[in-house]
Amino acid sequence: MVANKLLTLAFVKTPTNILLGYKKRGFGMGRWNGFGGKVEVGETIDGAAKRELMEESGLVANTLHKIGILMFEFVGDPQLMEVHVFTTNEWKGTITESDEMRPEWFPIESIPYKKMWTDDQFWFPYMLNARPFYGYFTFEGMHKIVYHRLDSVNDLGLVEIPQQPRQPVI
Ligand SMILES: Nc1[nH]c(=O)nc2c1ncn2[C@H]1C[C@H](O)[C@@H](COP(=O)(O)OP(=O)(O)OP(=O)(O)O)O1
Repeated sequence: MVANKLLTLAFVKTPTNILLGYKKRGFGMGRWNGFGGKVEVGETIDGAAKRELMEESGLVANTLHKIGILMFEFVGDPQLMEVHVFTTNEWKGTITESDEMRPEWFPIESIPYKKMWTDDQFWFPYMLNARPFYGYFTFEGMHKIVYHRLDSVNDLGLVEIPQQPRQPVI
């Protein structure tokens, strides 16, 4: 059994707009997404979320609210991605493009779902409405979802996080 790959994903939003970043390189390149990355050894998940947000957008979150947990399985890969999703509506600093991300504000009515990860259109409504959620998505390749479940949860601390893919890896 392989340990999950632990990642963060943070969204800065106002009642009408959301800040997304265009991923210029690495995993998810060419897609709009929130800001995030790997949790480093010795870091808390919240600490990693704040650091990644700052590194990729230039913004410092006063507080981050955990709003969701997403699991991603890629058919044939024994390692699950465990992504902790946060939002903030209180931040300071100046939006700054980084090597990895080009930030841009989008009105909530025109989020560019066609240029984002395919799973986002499922769980964004929960995130945008501040409804805590847990999701599990199985991808075949980088676009096609072959299984998914998405639940509203009362307490994210009680979510049982799977440690291995649903599909046996042959
Ligand atoms: N299916 C998916 N839907 C989504 O919305 N975000 C996803 C996703 N799969 C991964 N992510 C997010 C989680 C995380 O914020 C980011 C990937 O992390 P990283 O930026 O660390 O990856 P990289 O391979 O670019 O790493 P570095 O080279 O270390 O920067 O993409």
